[in-house]
Amino acid sequence: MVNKKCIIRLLRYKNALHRLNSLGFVKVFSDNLADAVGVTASQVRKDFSLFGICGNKRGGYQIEALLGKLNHILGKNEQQKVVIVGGGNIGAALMKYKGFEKEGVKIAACFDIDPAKYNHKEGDIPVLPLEQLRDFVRQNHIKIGVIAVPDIAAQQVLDLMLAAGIKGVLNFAPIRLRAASDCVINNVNLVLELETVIYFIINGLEKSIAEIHEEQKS
Ligand SMILES: NC(=O)c1ccc[n+]([C@@H]2O[C@H](COP(=O)([O-])OP(=O)(O)OC[C@H]3O[C@@H](n4cnc5c(N)ncnc54)[C@H](O)[C@@H]3O)[C@@H](O)[C@H]2O)c1
Repeated sequence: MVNKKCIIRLLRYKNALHRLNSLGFVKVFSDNLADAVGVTASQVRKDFSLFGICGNKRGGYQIEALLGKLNHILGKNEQQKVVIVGGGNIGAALMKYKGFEKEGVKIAACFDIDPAKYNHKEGDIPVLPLEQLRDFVRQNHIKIGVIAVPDIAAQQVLDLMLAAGIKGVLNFAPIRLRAASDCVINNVNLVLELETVIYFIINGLEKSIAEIHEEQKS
C-alpha cells in the first residue's frame, strides 16, 4: 500500500540517487540504496515494485532512468506552485526560506487579513488580501496551500482554499481540520513533536528514542 512513510522513503531514495549521480555513479543496486537510506534491500525492491519500477536481471538500476521515474512519481518534473494563508511568523519564515525552489516548489503568493502585511514583500512573493485568494488560485491553477493562521481561523481558511480548488494542504495550526475525502491534509504540529522529545528525555528512555529513529527510517 502506498502510504506517507512509503513516499518519504521514495524521497530519501531520490536524494541518495542524486548524491550517487553527482559522485559519478551510473548504476545502483537495491543494497546500495538500502544502506544509504537505512532500510533493507527487500524494502527498497518492495517500494519500487509498488510503482512498477523493476531493476535489470541482476537487480541493478540505471541511476538516471531511476531518477527520472522517481521524479515523475513525486511530481518533481514540473514546478509545484503553492499559496500560503497567514503571513505572520510561520508564513514569513516560509517565504524567506530559499530551499523550496531547488526542490521544485514555488511559493506564488501569501494571503492575509491584516492590511499592514500587504506592502511587505518577501523576495518576489506578494502578500495579498485574503479576498483575492480564490481568483488567484483559479487563475494560476494552484492545487497546494499552506495554512499558517491562528487555530481559530484555520477551518474557515481551509474551506476557502477548498472552494478555490486547492486539493492538498500543509496545516501548521494546532487543530484537527474537517475536509472532504478528495483533499489531502498534512498537519505539522511542532509543539507535539517537541513534547514527544521532552517526554523521552525527562524519562531517560534512550531505547525508545532509538526506536523512534528506526520508525522514522521505515
Ligand atoms: N510560531 C511558531 O513557532 C508556531 C509553532 C507551532 C505552531 N504554530 C501555529 O502556526 C500558526 C501560525 O503561527 P504564527 O506564529 O505564524 O502566527 P502569527 O500570529 O504570527 O501569524 C498569523 C497570521 O495569520 C493572519 N490571519 C489571521 N486570521 C486570518 C484569516 N482568517 N485569514 C488570513 N490570515 C489570517 C494574521 O493577520 C497573521 O498575519 C498558528 O496556528 C500557530 O499556533 C506556530
